[in-house]
Amino acid sequence: MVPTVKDEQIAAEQARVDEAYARLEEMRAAARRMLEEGYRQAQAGTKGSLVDRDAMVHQAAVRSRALDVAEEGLVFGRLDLVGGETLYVGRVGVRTSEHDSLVIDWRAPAAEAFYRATPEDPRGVVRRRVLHCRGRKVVDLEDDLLIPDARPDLTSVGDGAFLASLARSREGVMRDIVATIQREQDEVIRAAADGTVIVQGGPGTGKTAVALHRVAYLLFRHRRRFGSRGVLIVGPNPRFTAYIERVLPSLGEGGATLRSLGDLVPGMEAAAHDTPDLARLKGAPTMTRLLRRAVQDAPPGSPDELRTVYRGVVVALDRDALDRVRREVHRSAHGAVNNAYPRAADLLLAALWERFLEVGGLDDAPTTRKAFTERVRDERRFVEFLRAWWPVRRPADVLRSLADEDRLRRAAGRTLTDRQVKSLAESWQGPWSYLDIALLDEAGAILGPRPRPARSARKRKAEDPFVIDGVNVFTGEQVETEDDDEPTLRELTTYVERREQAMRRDDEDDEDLPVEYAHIVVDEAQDLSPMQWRMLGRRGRQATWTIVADPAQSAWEDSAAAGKAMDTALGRRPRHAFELTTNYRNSTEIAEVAARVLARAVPEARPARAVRASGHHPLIRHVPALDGHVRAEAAALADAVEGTVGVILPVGHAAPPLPGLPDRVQILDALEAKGLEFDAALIVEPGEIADYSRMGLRTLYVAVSRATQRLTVLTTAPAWQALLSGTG
Ligand SMILES: Nc1ncnc2c1ncn2[C@@H]1O[C@H](COP(=O)(O)OP(=O)(O)OP(=O)(O)O)[C@@H](O)[C@H]1O
Repeated sequence: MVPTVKDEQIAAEQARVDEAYARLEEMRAAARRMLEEGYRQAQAGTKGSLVDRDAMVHQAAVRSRALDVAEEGLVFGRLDLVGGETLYVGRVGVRTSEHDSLVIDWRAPAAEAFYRATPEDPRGVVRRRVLHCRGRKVVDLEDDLLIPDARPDLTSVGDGAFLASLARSREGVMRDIVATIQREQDEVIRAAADGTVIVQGGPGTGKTAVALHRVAYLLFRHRRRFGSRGVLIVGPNPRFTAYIERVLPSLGEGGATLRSLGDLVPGMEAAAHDTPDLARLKGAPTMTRLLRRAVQDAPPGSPDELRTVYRGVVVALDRDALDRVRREVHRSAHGAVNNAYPRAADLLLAALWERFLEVGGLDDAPTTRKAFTERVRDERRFVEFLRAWWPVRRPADVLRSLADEDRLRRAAGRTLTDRQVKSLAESWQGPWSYLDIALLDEAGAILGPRPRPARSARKRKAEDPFVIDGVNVFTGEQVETEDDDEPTLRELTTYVERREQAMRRDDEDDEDLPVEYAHIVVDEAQDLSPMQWRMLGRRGRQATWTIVADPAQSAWEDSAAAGKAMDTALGRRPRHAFELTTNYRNSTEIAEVAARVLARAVPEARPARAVRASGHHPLIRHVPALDGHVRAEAAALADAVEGTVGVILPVGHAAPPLPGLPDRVQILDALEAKGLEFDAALIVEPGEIADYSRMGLRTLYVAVSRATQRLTVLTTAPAWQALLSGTG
């Protein structure tokens, strides 16, 4: 067969790609040698060079990791410029041994034109070429001529591979999009790092993908500021975080912290969803006051009389007197309740002294306040009273205490009806819900850190990561270490390892205080309650933010309260708003059905523009009863697509048995489907999804916009069939 122009072009690109891989191998070998050398020096244990060596090992480790991920799709783009220059764009920067550039990192300034150039604004780019590789082999090319006549020597090949890449089947985890980032998306990814970026857009416009690529960009361009635990990414639930967890590592960035709203607070995990009524209550900003009052109430089991005998005189404080003291301690204890026991002791002693004077103690035997205080303070009876009356409390103790209706009523004042008190109290007897996590965090902020014995200065010094074998490698100072510390210190050979160890120790120490981040990404932000915004705000007091939201998919109805809480969390930094307008997920046929739901849910909203027709029309079926239809339709979809199938049920709907279907068929409810994507989706009973809450229509909009290729809807209500198929 005679080679086509495209074959020739592919062969030419292959030569260049081979060269890049060969060089990548050399760079990897060098990084490996550096790591080995660092470890060798560690074994030799020459103290003077420890810091150099540590820096070397750290750099080599980071480099090595970045080079490893570049194995897949190392080079994916080429730019031919007006002046005759050629640039290759890839996952990492690759230079020749003479330091000439072979491939530039996609995040480098010079790569921007790859994503931004258009025929209207070509930025000196004559031809943009996307290289499709399988492993190390170039299999296809796709060209865009931006200035058609500028370079007659350049040929142009390709036939819409970009759209083809959108139609490929999904394996259940999100992938990176470095090779095909679009201009409007690139503007978000490379937006200034100084302030807050707010990205809006319909389902499938790449909001999540863009936010993750922005993190990779920020880490690349501002590593000192955002590196080492500086970035937090928050998604709605663990299913979602599992879905996106591979994207950043595949971009060579493993350093960001990924959490869901259900597991953001260490030691707590959400295991339940609240009903819409409960969610409305638990998410509202009034919960802040309620929790403050709950903390200020006497803890369960707290004694209501303090009695002591001094010089034969009985001195006692009754319930009212004790409550007055408690209120007084709380007046200054906000945010440090758990550490306010010394103040509680002082005020109790002062109240006892006054009582002593009142009951005529002075007439009996002259005494001074100082002597009185010193005696009573050290009495076992007093110490035990204090421990029970002002105990150290954990956030969970506070919330569990509100499972008692009387306590809850006292804390709520007039803000809750009797029915609301009953249902809240009942819910706090059970497992924690997603919204409870934010309440636990709020309670934690009111309680403040728990008191802990101060570590000795000697021990602190020994835990310094720069202390090794009892010597501070910076100052040369000898530091005595305690025996039991030595083995761990000896085992740690690099700065990185010792730093990590020290950080773990800090984490354990400060588990009552939220970790703060330099940048926070909030995905599906339209669903956050005010209390959840407060929880995030505590983690980003100095942070810049990337907020990703689609109001039309919101499950949180009080958007005004949420907006206010968001404003407080984000602070006064400058904001940059972006809108993404192209739907890369849904086929045009599926997007049409989604648009019908959107027209109902949010009549004023405009749907994003879908770009890919599949030729497959959604199947909207009315059946008299669901019976075996769910299994049959799920099986048909599994036959029709290679990848994932989502069976999306109304919340609380019993999961039908789906015997004999492959693992790639997953069952989930409409709220869990948020942010996810499937090759095919089967929506069961759209009417029930829509009726679930006041925001039910928006949840249905989420459900019908999950599929890339095929959509089937099963309903027992003829009206819903008519509505979704556009005949009603
Ligand atoms: N430029 C692109 N090139 C290739 N694929 C893309 C591009 N942009 C987005 N996609 C793909 O489109 C799909 C939808 O992206 P993503 O999940 O980020 O959208 P979203 O706006 O967050 O959607 P939702 O609002 O439903 O959560 C993903 O599979 C993503 O990889």
